Amino acid sequence: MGLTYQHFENTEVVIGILALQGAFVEHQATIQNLSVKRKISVSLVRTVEDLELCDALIIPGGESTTIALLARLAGLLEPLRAFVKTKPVWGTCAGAILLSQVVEGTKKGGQEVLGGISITIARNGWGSQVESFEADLEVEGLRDSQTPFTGIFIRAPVVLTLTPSPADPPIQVIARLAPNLLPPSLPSLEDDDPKTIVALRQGLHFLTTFHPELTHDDRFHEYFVRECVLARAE
Ligand SMILES: NC(=O)CC[C@H](N)C(=O)O
Repeated sequence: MGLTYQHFENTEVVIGILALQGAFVEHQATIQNLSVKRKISVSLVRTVEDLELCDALIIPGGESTTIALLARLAGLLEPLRAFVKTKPVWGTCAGAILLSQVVEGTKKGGQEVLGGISITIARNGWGSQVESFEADLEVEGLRDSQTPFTGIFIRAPVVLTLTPSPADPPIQVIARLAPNLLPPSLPSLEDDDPKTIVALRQGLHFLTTFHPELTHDDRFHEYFVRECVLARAE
């Protein structure tokens, strides 16, 4: 994409957290306490001016329809779409829905998206009986990757299909749910079913269908900052 991040060299890297609704405070606390090799600061984003100060953005979990509606009311929807074209964004749960290109199971009236990642995702994709569960995830590339990460899935979305066009950056799967760890009430899945994908990267962006900010484990935050933000600043 021809981006240069030279301006990072002598300055703080500002990680924005969209703070319209949902679990933004938890993300803020985790980022603030990260120990990484560059100075980073965290900024809550509620206005276009807030967004303009950010080098990267986290969109939290919450309610994707509400977040999109509040973003529209704040005049942030188009600026967010422009941001996604040039800067790293991580969407968690509802944020993952907003980052996707196509959403199924939307509320009446549809769902506005930012469209940074070429997938089709289903809202509340694990169905209504089991709305929340936890599962251990083995994730290559995380610090201390031998230790499983506790994935907290709260009315989580499910990846249905990967739809990159030849011109799009490739999609890299970062974590899958082991089908044998799914609650027995959920339908059984083959190991390679896209529904088992719970963390992925494409180009600048990162998506997790679960909530790393609700654990006391900062490894996904560190991963995003290290791999998606700072790696591009060097
Ligand atoms: N925990 C979450 O972020 C849930 C997402 C929610 N089901 C939505 O559609 O937006």
